[in-house]
Amino acid sequence: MSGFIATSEQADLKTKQSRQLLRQQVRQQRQQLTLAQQDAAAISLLARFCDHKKIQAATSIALYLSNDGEVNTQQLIDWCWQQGKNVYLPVVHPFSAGHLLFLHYQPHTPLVKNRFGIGEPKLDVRNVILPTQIDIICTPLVAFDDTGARLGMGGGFYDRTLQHWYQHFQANKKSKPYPIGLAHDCQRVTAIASEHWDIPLPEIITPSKHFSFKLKPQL
Ligand SMILES: Nc1nc2c(c(=O)[nH]1)N(C=O)[C@@H](CNc1ccc(C(=O)N[C@@H](CCC(=O)O)C(=O)O)cc1)CN2
Ligand SMILES: Nc1ncnc2c1ncn2[C@@H]1O[C@H](COP(=O)(O)OP(=O)(O)OP(=O)(O)O)[C@@H](O)[C@H]1O
Repeated sequence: MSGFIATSEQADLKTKQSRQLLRQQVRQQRQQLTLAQQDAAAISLLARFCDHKKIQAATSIALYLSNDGEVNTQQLIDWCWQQGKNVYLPVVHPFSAGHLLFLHYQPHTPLVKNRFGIGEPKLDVRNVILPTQIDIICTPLVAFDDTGARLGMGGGFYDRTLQHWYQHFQANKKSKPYPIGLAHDCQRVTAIASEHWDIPLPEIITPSKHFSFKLKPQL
């Protein structure tokens, strides 16, 4: 019995370590992209984003303000505003650890930096929306693989946000918000050691490709 516990604990530790190493490596790669590479990536991503049928049909879309070498989302936000769509940004919850709030983001919305140094709308309860009222949530990510597995910054924020969607999806029911990952091509890896709480993504857009994944039901 104790042997089994030791083995499973070792496996858990191995998974944790391999995720942490992958996180470090991919973050470093995207941070090292040149300004010219970043600009080209943002332009190509915009073209794919505007061309996406679900995004065209959406009236409310959550994006995020880019950080840490992530592909720049500002042009996507500007395009959504031009199209008359409602844009929402994540705000780190002030007291519910690991949770996000989503706030309406307009050109005049005051921004502040959160504890990670990422810009977010100043908390104002009048601007809060429930995730289930958002058509599409574009998620940041650190790494993804060819099964749609997503590795984030390590806070579990989006895994918690997308739990509701995934439960409905697994029961063959459509629900909101529909997640679409955004990433640089260099963030694609061979495989991610998944944890049981990880929510896979049905689609990921990179500057050079639109990935659609066949997610396996896990129930
Ligand atoms: N642009 C953007 N916004 C986002 C996310 C994201 O991945 N990208 N998030 C996605 O979830 C949430 C924030 N999650 C984050 C989690 C960890 C770190 C981070 O830098 N961690 C440091 C440790 C810092 C600390 O603990 O104080 C590190 O790993 O070096 C940043 C953001 C919400 N907003
Ligand atoms: N649905 C959940 N319920 C409770 N805890 C969760 C849930 N999802 C993730 N966690 C916890 O959050 C922590 C971080 O998870 P993980 O390393 O997978 O984050 P991530 O996917 O990299 O980050 P993010 O989703 O914020 O980009 C883990 O310790 C995990 O226990």
